[in-house]
Amino acid sequence: MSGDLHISTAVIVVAAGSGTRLGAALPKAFVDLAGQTLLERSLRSIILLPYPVQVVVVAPADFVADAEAIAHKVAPGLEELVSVVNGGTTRHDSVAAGLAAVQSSVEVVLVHDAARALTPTTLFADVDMAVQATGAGIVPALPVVDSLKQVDVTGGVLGIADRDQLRAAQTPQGFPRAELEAAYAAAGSSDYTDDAAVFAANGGAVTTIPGDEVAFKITTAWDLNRAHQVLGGIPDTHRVGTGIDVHAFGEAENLWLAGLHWPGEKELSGHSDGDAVAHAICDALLSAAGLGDIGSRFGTADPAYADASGEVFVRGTIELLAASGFEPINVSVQLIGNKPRFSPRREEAQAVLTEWVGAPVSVSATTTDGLGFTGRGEGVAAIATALVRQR
Ligand SMILES: Nc1ccn([C@@H]2O[C@H](COP(=O)(O)OP(=O)(O)OP(=O)(O)O)[C@@H](O)[C@H]2O)c(=O)n1
Ligand SMILES: C[C@](O)(CO)[C@H](O)COP(=O)(O)O
Repeated sequence: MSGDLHISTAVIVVAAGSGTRLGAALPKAFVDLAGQTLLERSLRSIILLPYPVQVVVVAPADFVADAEAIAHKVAPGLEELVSVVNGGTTRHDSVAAGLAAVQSSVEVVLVHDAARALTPTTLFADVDMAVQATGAGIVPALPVVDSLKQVDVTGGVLGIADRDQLRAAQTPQGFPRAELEAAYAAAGSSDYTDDAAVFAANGGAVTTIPGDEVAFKITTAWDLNRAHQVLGGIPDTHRVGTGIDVHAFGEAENLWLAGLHWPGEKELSGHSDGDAVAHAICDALLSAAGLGDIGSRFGTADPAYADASGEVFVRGTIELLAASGFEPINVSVQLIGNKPRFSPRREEAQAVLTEWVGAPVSVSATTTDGLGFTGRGEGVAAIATALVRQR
C-alpha cells in the first residue's frame, strides 16, 4: 500500500523506555491505562489523522511482538504503514533507530513519546502543518507556571530563572526529515533530552507552538493516576467498601452513638458500647481494603474489646489499613432510627469521626416511617460507604 500512496509524514513513537520512575512490572508503554496500554492510546490518536502517515514504533527488544500486536489491533490492514523496530539504551538511540526505518517519500518527521498517551490528534496535525509552513523544527510547549530556582547539590538556591522566557517542551516534535537525519548523524550518541535540542545543536531553527495540557508525560505513578482522572475513571489504586451494623436498645441511659455520648438516651446493647455508626464505618473501611470485617478483626472472644468504645475500633481499623498500605479518602454513613434526634448534633459527630478516621466523614440520618425494628424504636441501623486509596 505504501508503494501506491505518497506518504509525506512519518511519526516515530518512542516506546522503548523501561519506565523506572513509574516502577511498574512492565515497560511503561505497555502499562494499562483504563483498558488500553499507553502505546495503544498514543497510536489511536495518530491513526485518527485525516491523512495517511507512516508510523514507526520503537519498542524494547523483548516487546517487539507485543508492540506489533498492538499496532495490528489499532490499525488492522495497515501493516505497510505501521512498523516496529528495536529500541536503544537511551531515548536518543531509540529515535535514531526509528529514523533509520522512515521510508523514502517522507519529508516531515514527528517524534513522539508513547508516554504522552493522551496527546490529542489535533496536536499531531498542528505540529505537522507548522513544519510544512515554516521549514523549522516545531516544539509544542507550555508556559512554566512555577517560580524556578537554580540549586546546588545540597538544594541550596544559587539563582533564579525568568520563567516568562521559558517553556516546558512536549511531544510530538516535528522536523524537516533531511535536517533531522543530518542532526542525528552529527550528534552520534548524546545526552540531549529531546529532538529539538539535537536539531538546534546542528544549526536548525526551532520554534514553539502552543502545547496541550493533556499531552503531559506519564512519568510517575502520580501521573498515571492523573491520566485515569483525565479519562474520568477511578484509578486502580482506589477501592470502595460497604458496612452495615445494627444494635438493639438496652435499658441503661448511657448511649454512645456516632462517637458522641447522648445523656438521657437508652444505651445500645452489645459486646462493645454498641456504637453502630462507628462499627459500620469500620466494616466499610475494612471491606474497601479487603481486610475482612470488624467481627473477624476485633472478635467478641477477645476481652480487650469488651465494652470498647467506637473510637477503639475506628482507630484500630485505620492502623490495620495503614499496615496494608491503604489510607481512607472519605466515608459516608447514614444512621437509620427514630431516636436519638440526630440532626442537632450532626456536625459535632462528623468532626469527631473525621478526626478518628483522618479523612472526611459525612453523616446523615433517616427514619423508616414507623416500619420495621427501627420504626418501632427497638434499635438503630447504620450503613456506611468508604473510599480508600492504596499508596
Ligand atoms: N531507551 C529509551 C528510553 C526512553 N524511550 C522513550 O522515551 C519516552 C520518554 O522517556 P521517559 O518518559 O523518560 O521514559 P523512560 O525512560 O521509560 O522512563 P524512566 O526514565 O523513568 O525509566 C518514553 O515514551 C520512552 O518509552 C525510548 O524509546 N527508549
Ligand atoms: C522529549 C521530552 O518528552 C520533552 O519534554 C523529554 O525531554 C523526555 O525526557 P526524559 O528524560 O526522557 O523523561
